[in-house]
Amino acid sequence: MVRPDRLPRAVQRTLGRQVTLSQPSEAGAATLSPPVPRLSVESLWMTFANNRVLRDVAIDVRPGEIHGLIGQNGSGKSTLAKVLTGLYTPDPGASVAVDGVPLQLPVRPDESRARGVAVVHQSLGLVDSESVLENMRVGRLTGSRFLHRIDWRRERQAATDVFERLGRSVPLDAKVGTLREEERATVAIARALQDAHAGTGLIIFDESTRALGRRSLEHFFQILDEIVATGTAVLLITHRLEEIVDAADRVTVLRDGRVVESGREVVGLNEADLTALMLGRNLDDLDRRELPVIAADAVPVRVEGLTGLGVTDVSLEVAPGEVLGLTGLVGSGYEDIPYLLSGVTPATAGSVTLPSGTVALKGLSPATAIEAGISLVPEGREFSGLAMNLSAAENATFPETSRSKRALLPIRRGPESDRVAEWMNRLDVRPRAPKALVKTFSGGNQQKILLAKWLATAPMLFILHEPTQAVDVGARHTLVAAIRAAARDGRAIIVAGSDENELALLCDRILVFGDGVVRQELTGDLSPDSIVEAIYTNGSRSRLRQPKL
Ligand SMILES: Nc1ncnc2c1ncn2[C@@H]1O[C@H](COP(=O)(O)OP(=O)(O)OP(=O)(O)O)[C@@H](O)[C@H]1O
Repeated sequence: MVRPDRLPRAVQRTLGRQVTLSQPSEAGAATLSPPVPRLSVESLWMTFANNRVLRDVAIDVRPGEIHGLIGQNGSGKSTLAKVLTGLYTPDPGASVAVDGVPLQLPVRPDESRARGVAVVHQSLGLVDSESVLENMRVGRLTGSRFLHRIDWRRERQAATDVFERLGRSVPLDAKVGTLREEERATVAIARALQDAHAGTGLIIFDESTRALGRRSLEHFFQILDEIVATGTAVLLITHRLEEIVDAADRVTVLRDGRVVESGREVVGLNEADLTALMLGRNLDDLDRRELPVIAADAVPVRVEGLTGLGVTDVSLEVAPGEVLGLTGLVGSGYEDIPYLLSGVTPATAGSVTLPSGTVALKGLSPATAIEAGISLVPEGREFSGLAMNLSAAENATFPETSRSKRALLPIRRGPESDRVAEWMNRLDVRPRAPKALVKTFSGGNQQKILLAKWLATAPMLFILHEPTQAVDVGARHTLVAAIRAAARDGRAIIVAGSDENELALLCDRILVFGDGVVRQELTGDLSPDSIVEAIYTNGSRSRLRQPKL
């Protein structure tokens, strides 16, 4: 029998409504039977062809809690979310119940939604060619009773209300494909919020926070707090372990498809503890960022007078061997620079000078940029970085085989696949299956393939946008080491990012943007706190969720 004051804070919050009080005991204290879980999964196995991905998984998520689900890339987290929403059919014998009511398996998406299960999948599940409003309201449109027409005024209001609750404004008529990654994430999160049933069911967030900047993240957790206060539960899948430590009540850990830690109370755990639970070992400290190795006679890559969407007259230098960070608030311009420098977004003025010569940025095409030695690893791998229906090998060698001069030569498959195998090894891509289609790899492993694809081009100027988004803590080590090794090999590297932890690990120097221009240069001690402070001018990182007792 559990005493009420010993219950986790999430259950305490929902006492009275969720917990059945039985007859007073002799001591006069109320006794409790545990609340019916919002979600209860048992004996869940999942096999793709011969690949067993989930093994006897069980999880229960209690009313009013934020339940973290963590595990290395490929450990099965997204697969579990997809089984729960009917995208995948589990092996026979599993049971899934929401609020005590068993769901038929495979789960029918409409039934799961009717039972109050809302989800934001890792790929966000948005239709790029449709507007924000259509994406928000698809499948939820209501007709006017008399005219049998969709009442768009009401639909707009419903969508606006949810964005207001999120503290964000996203243009309702914009095509989703034109939005930045943070706005796309906001649309997907808003859509799930409008589906949630206050006081019942649960919302699953699968890596939904990966594109959110710090302020949006803090706001996101305030909203989660409001949601769980009603008794609705949240299953939070994330690689940002800070989110688990700060905000989750309990955590379940998957390793190679098995639950190795089930519903562990988070109080008292730190990020190192969670890392050890995930990996089954402690992670060696990432070597303190060594000083950049810049040859005395190294000629820096020089960008001059760059002007275009989001930035005005920006000049900067980055030396071979150096990693330069670019950051700022969303919309400050730093996130436009990768695309302007690589010809993806047209610049109106400016030039970049590389050892091979000066290239005008106005009219630069992506092919000319690659030819000149400029490579870009874009954000949002599903949309701009990888061809999901090609194999890992085809993706990884595409930039090489598509270079105009080489395109005239026959493609030599032997050396090509050796090089791919080598890169997959170096970046620890799992499974080591060059011929498998990219869409069958887990999110973090797709990120590694994307990096391998561009590292293989040995660029002079290597530009990365949010390179470690959605990778696990171990993979982040691998990617950071690979990027720093590319710098040691003499590449000039620019990393545009909003994650202060990533920037602190990777960069030798950081430029902070505001209103399309460089506002501040950070050198020396690049701690995450100093970076956040510079971005928000005297801002600081507050806890994502205040502990409640
Ligand atoms: N459609 C599919 N066909 C074949 N294998 C798949 C498919 N979807 C996932 N897998 C495999 O299932 C395993 C688990 O993948 P899953 O996406 O669930 O991992 P994850 O824990 O969410 O990883 P990440 O943190 O990288 O997103 C991986 O080995 C992946 O390659």
